[in-house]
Amino acid sequence: MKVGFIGTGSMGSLLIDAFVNAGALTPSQITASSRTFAKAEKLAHRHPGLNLSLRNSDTAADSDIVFICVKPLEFKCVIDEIRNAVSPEQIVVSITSPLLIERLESELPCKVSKIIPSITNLVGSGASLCIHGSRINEEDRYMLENLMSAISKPLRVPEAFTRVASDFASCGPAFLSYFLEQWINAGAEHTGMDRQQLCELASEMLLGTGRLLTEGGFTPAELQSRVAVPGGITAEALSLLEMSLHNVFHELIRTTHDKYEEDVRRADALFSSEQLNRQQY
Ligand SMILES: NC(=O)C1=CN([C@@H]2O[C@H](COP(=O)(O)OP(=O)(O)OC[C@H]3O[C@@H](n4cnc5c(N)ncnc54)[C@H](O)[C@@H]3O)[C@@H](O)[C@H]2O)C=CC1
Ligand SMILES: O=C(O)[C@@H]1CCC=N1
Repeated sequence: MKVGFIGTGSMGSLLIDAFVNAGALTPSQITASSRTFAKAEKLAHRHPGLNLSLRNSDTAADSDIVFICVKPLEFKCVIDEIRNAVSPEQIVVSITSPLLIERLESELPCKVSKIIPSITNLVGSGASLCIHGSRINEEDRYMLENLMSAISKPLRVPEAFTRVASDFASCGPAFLSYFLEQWINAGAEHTGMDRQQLCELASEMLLGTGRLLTEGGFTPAELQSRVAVPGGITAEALSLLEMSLHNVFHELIRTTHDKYEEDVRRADALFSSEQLNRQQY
């Protein structure tokens, strides 16, 4: 199996590192191209044998599966470059959510999936969200999800829930890290305890909490009631959080969804305006 990566920024290179480090792909199975060629060269240096190509169309033509790892508004350029290089048996995977399956299938003659990774996949952890297009068959699904299972837990989600699922799976590490950073800073400022030590404590706590939720059979509500002794310190602090943060989470979901809708509209408009021009002339 040959796998291509178009765009080797943060996520493109993370996926290549993760697949190679997990032994799921050898460097010689991979071809990469990027607008900034130096980024792809760095990857080839890290993984000797990795193939580089100057043109996205060559990356696409040489691969059974092509991961497109660019930002939503950069997608149209890439699609234009690879449209004539892919054939019906190949699979193009978008790692960004605002490009809709319907749009991708109407622009490309090949099979199409969206697979939204997470920074947690770098350490073989966290989910990857799989939304398969109508041309993907059972064998393709197995191949894609088997590949993703080397670095993550692949979960199928309906396209309509991509955003909220991605809020947790992909944006979540940033949200939780923000919460921890603020908390660590406050702890250090109030008490004088070393930030580094607090960060170590917080990280171990987060890992343990994740394991209790995934392996220990706890729900978030059960964990709270088990830790918060009635009349104790945790209960007092949980009341404060309840009062201060209650609405924040509704606002958070609204914010990510509003931005998503805007990105869907802007990415789609790039294709639609050209379609309109083609029809007019
Ligand atoms: N950062 C994250 O944790 C996650 C990001 N994503 C998605 O991944 C996508 C990429 O995000 P990042 O890697 O963080 O962005 P990034 O900006 O680090 O990487 C994008 C790369 O694409 C390259 N590029 C742009 N246009 C190109 C073209 N025409 N041909 C070849 N290469 C081109 C750029 O040079 C850049 O290196 C985004 O759409 C984002 O939604 C998805 C899940 C998680
Ligand atoms: O911030 C972003 O747009 C991407 C989508 C999921 C995680 N990062």
